[in-house]
Amino acid sequence: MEILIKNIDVIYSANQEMINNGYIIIKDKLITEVGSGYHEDQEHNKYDQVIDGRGKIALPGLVNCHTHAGMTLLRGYADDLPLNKWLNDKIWPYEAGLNSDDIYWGTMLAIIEMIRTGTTLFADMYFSMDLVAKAVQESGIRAVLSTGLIEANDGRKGLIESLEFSRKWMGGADGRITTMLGPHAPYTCSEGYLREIIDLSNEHNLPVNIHLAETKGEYAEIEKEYGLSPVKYLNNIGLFSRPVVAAHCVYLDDEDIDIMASNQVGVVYNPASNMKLGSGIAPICKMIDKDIKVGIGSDGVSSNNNLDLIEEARLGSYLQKVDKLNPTVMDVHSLLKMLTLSGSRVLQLGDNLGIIAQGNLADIILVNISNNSFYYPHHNNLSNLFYAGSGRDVDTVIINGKIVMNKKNILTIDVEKIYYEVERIIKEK
Ligand SMILES: CSC[C@H]1O[C@@H](n2cnc3c(O)ncnc32)[C@H](O)[C@@H]1O
Ligand SMILES: [Zn+2]
Repeated sequence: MEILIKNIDVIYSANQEMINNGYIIIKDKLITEVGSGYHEDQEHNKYDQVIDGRGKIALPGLVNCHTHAGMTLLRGYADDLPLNKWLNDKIWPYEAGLNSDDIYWGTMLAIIEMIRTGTTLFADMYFSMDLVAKAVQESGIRAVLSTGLIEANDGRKGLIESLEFSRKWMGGADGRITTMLGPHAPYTCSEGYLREIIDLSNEHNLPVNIHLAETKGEYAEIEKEYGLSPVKYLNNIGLFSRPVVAAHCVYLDDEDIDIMASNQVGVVYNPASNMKLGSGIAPICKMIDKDIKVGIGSDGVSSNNNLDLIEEARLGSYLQKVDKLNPTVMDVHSLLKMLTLSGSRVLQLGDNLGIIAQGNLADIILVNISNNSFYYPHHNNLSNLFYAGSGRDVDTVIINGKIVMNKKNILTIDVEKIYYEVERIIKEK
């Protein structure tokens, strides 16, 4: 399968290097050529597909480093509550009534929304992950999947099943799926349970995905129980000897940040969820200054309430600017990097994604900047995208070298069927 995208403006690197009116050639899963100007093969019939990029910009696909896709089923179900009350009184009781079929359809709904808004890779922690993997396989999206483990619910059996899942799906869906272990949080998994997970992570070479230092309440609980901050406690038990994806990281002192910087911890900034649940403001600028890898996540849609990463990045940028009383922090270049290359690095997928460059995996999105008021005038289309536009301006999505959305039509999913099934599930609850 060979695809040519011609007449396209390419924002191809994390430094926003730009090609005007260039071309991209994709062969099978890979980008084989990126260039400027006219390509001599442009008019030849050798391509299976030719996309005219006029009026569009090409960017690397966006990376959502932390979500719970199936939680689309809980959109609007529980709003305006703090994390503890939200989880204990509303979310966990509702989730207890969800079966794997429900999670499949909820995940499909999330995938529709992600593809529509330019996400090509997402990291998911939830239940019934075999069905989540099936949704990923069918839809053509890329994902890093982990079974969320809450010790009181899942116990030993959960550990074993989660390991089986991780081993079964590592490299699955034509290489689009990788896996991690997913202890939910330090307050839902005991020290002994976490130590078992660290051992499994070592033995089976699996990274760990965890919620960390999200609220003041969590900080106080862990400090009371272990006499340490959540980060120092996890460091003491050896978690950071493993590659870790840590979501939230709101409550960190300078020592915590130094510990994270000197280990392989990737941090996920979830600004909408942190604001909506009233959790706090993560010290993202300090972490970036210390060279910690930071990506962006939406968290589940019940605390967001959508999966649009462009909106997420805008919120995250404005939150840091007002927190620091400094408008220069988190500019559009750093937002692009966090949503692409840094996201890929946080998820342990390295530099083969996140840059439109020869030899990289072909995850590319095209955004409409023509006949779209948010992009006029064209002083700076990256600024227009992040500060004026939204993920809804995405027109075309290519993942692993396959066109998954063309002119806003998702080619891999029967969208109407998903809406129907989601409505049915909610009516039956
Ligand atoms: C065990 S699967 C994942 C589990 O996490 C819950 N969840 C969703 N958002 C958050 C959050 O911000 N902090 C902690 N836990 C969260 C989700 O509902 C699932 O039960
Ligand atoms: Zn979460």
